[in-house]
Amino acid sequence: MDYVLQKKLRVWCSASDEKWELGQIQSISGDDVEIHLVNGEVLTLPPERLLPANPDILDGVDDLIQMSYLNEPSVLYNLQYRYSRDHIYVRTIHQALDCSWSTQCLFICVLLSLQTKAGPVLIAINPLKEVPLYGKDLIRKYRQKLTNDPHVYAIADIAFNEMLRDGINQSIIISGESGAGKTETAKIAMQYLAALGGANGMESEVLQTNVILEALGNAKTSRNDNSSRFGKLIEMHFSETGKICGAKIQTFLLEKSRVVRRAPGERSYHIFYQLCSGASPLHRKKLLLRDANYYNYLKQSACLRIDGVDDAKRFSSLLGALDIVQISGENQMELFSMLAVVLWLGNISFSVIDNENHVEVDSNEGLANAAKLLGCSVPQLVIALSTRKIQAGKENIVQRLTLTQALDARDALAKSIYAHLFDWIVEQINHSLGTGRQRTRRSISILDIYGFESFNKMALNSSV
Ligand SMILES: Nc1ncnc2c1ncn2[C@@H]1O[C@H](COP(=O)(O)OP(=O)(O)OP(=O)(O)O)[C@@H](O)[C@H]1O
Repeated sequence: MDYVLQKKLRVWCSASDEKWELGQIQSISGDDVEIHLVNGEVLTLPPERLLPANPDILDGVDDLIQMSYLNEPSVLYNLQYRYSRDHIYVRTIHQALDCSWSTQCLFICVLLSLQTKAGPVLIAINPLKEVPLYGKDLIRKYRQKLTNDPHVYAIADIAFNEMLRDGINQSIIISGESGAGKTETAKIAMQYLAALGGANGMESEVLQTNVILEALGNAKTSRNDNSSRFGKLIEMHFSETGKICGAKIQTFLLEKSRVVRRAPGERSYHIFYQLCSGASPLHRKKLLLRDANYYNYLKQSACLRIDGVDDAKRFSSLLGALDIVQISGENQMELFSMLAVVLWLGNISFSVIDNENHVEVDSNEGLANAAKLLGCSVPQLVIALSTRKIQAGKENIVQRLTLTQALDARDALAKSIYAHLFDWIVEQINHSLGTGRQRTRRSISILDIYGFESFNKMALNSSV
C-alpha cells in the first residue's frame, strides 16, 4: 500500500461498510488521503480505508492470478466487468480463493479437478439468461484446443485428459449457494464428457438420468424454480480409449419433509405435478389420479404452477428418459402408483372420538384409494395409521393414537414411501448404467451438492 500511496495510484475506497468506490489518489497530508472518485466526488480517508486497485489494463482479465492485487473489491470488480459482457467464467487457483469475498458473491460455482491435490478452479457467475457459450461448435473448439477461454468445458477437458493420460480417477466439485447454477454447471460438464466419450448410446443414457433425478429430486423454492433438494455424485466410467462404459449415481440428504410440508409459494417435487397434468387417461384411471389441486399435500402451499414450465410436456420427457434409461414399463407403473399413494395419503383425515384426543380414521376417498394402490385392505391401513402396539409384559396392547400422533404417522409414511422410491429409482438407474460390471479405474466424478458455500470451512484437499 505504501507504494500505491507514494505513486498516487488507483485505489478502492471503503467510505461506507457496504460499498467500495474506485478512485485516484490526489494528495496525502499526514493521515488524510484525498481521493477523486470515478463519479467525480472527492473523499478524504485514512489509508486503512483504502485498498490498492489494479491498473485498468487488467480490467476483465480471464484469470485472477494475472491481477496485481487480489483483494475483495478488485476481484468483485473483475467478475462484474466480465459478467456485464456475458463472460461468466473466470479462472483461478484454489489458493486465491479468499473466503472474505468468495462467501459474499451470491452466484458462484467452483469447479475443482482433483488428482491428489487441488486442481484448477473456475468461478462461474449465473447469467440467469441464455448465453451463447455452449453447443457442439464450442465443444469441438475446446476439444481441439482452439480456444483457451475459461469454461466448464475446459475444466472437464483437463479432467478427461488427465484421467486418460495418468489413468487416475478425477473429481469435479461444484459448490455454491442455492440458485448459483451448480446443477446446470454439472449438466454442462456432463454434456462435454458425453460428447467426448460418446460411443454406444451410453452417453445419452447418462445424460437422461438428469431428467429423472430432477423430476424426483428438484422442486420450486423461493430462490430457485428448479432447486435440487438432494446432493449427488455422478461417477462416469470410461474405457482405456476414453469411451463411456458406465456410470454410477450416489445421492445424499434428500429433503423428505418437502413431500408433506413447505413454505407458501414453494412446490413439492416436480414429479407430482408432472404426473397429475401429464398422465394419459389410462394412467389416470389405473392410478385413480385427480388434478394437482385436489391433493392436500400439493395445494397447501398455494403454488401449483411454475411460470414458463409445462408440467405435462415435462412428464412426456420424463417418460422418454425412463425408457432410454431402460426402466421397464412395469417398474414405471410401480413408481407412479407409489406416487399416487403418497398423494392420497395426504387426503386422509382423522376425527377425534374422545376427550383424550384419540382418533379414528375418516372413511373417505383418500383412505380407500391409498389402500387400493398400496395393495392392502382398508382396515389394515386404518390400524396402521391410527393405532400403535405396546408390549406390556407378555402381552401386546393396542393403543389408539392422538390426533397429532396420527397426523405424524400419516406424514411419516408418506415421506418414507417417497424416500424409498427415490432410492429405488437411483438403484434402477445404476443397475441400468452397468455399475460395477466394469472396473476400468478410469472415472470422472462430478459432485453437485449444496452446503459447501463457506470456503473457510471447506477443506478442498480432503473433500473428495
Ligand atoms: N450457465 C447457465 N446459463 C444459463 N442459465 C443458467 C446457467 N446456470 C444456471 N442458470 C439458471 O439458473 C437457474 C438455477 O440454476 P441451478 O438450478 O443450476 O442452481 P443450483 O445452484 O443447482 O441451485 P440449488 O442448490 O437450489 O439446486 C437455472 O434453472 C437456470 O435458469
